[in-house]
Amino acid sequence: MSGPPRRPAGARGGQRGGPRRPPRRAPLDGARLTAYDVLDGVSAREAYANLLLPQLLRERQLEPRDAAFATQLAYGALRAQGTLDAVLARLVDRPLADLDRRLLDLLRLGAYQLVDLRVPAHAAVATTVDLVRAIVGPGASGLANAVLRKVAAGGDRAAWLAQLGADGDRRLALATDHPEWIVAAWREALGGDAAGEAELEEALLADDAAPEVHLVARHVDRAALAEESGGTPGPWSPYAVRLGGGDPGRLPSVRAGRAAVQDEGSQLAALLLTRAPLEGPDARWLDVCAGPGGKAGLLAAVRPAGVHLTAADRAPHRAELVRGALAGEDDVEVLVADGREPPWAAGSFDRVLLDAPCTGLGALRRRPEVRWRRTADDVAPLVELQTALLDRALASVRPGGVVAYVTCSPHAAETVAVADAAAARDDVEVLPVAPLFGEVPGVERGPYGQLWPHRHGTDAMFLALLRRTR
Ligand SMILES: C[S@@+](CC[C@H](N)C(=O)[O-])C[C@H]1O[C@@H](n2cnc3c(N)ncnc32)[C@H](O)[C@@H]1O
Repeated sequence: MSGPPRRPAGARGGQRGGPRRPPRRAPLDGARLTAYDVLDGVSAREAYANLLLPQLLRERQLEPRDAAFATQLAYGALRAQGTLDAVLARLVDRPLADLDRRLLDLLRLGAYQLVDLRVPAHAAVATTVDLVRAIVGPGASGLANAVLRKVAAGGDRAAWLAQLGADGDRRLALATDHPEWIVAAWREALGGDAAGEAELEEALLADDAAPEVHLVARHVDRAALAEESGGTPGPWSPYAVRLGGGDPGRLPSVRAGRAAVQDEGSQLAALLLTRAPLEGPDARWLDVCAGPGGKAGLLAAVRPAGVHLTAADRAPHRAELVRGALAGEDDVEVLVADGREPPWAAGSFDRVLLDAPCTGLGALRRRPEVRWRRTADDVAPLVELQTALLDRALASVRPGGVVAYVTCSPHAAETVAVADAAAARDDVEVLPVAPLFGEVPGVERGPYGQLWPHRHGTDAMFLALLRRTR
């Protein structure tokens, strides 16, 4: 995967001065090859594009312009996979699943340039066919050439959508690059009414925009962090700074651990726990699912003096990351523990954050491939896990204590339904979230809270607050 751009086999071979030296070929296009390697990592090894791409860009040291193009290509082609496959399926004479996986990824990459970027046909087709020849083999280049020429002849996205002739949710899914089950889930999460319907396309399209980088000022003054980073204070969290661009890893405050990269919605999720009204003692806090430690880091930084923070995660390597995030903090402990069978006694804590494992559908902006990797079948097993974790989290707080239940997803099954089921217990009451975030418009989702990329410029975090009454 690493190293300089490979060349087509024909460009490498040939003995010096030998009689059958093949013709010279131009080196492969570094940006396109890098984008392909990201698609290949995602489809062959379930890699995460947002981790693999920066690694490849670092290793290959592409010019900034090429790096930007590689990013646009990789993220765009991954996001648009559903639409691109619908186009390709029209033009390939066999099921796409029967194609060589590498060829399919390359066809997607070429089709994306034609349909969405309007790269001139000769450039998009020739560079893709070069890649097909080098990576899949010469035998596949004819098919790639023929198919991509037809993609180009079909016009841009609007023209292709018209030709695909979809309507209803299928049209919305193709136009916004989502699978239909997510379109339906967003509709439900937006209320399923006329107002929600009017907002639906905007909400879906917001998943396709590149997110800003958000910083959290943990142990540095926010104004100073904004000045250091050239960013602007975030509109909602008093600790947030939003950046237009640049590499936050280079900032002295980030390097020293005084600040970190954290979505502003995640900051609000951690702050929800701190803002919950509480009577009686307030000295023992727990973050049940803490890895890699983003919210635990903010909780540790903003807790009042005398509060002890316990942070747990089932996965040892995630707990290790939490240790890193909490380095230098006093009065914290990190445990490797399964929140369903915790080592701590019932009623040990005053406040508990349960940032539950979930589908992650609220962060589609950052993880373009997740919308195609996840399926509707993933939801039920997660709901079972979330329900068990919430049950134990409620047992872990003392009577009168509070549990903040949070997911990075707006899907109703893993948000409202899980919280409602817990709230139906006769020893649990729901505390309304919106009054605790009076400065954040449009956060109300019944008694719960919901952030959205299109409304708040954050990930789509769900926020619920439950109190144990006895
Ligand atoms: C959404 S992530 C938490 C993100 C974290 N709160 C942050 O802000 O950085 C969910 C975490 O739950 C952990 N997890 C999954 N099942 C668990 C369980 N049964 N008990 C404890 N942790 C669990 C996962 O390892 C993962 O690190």
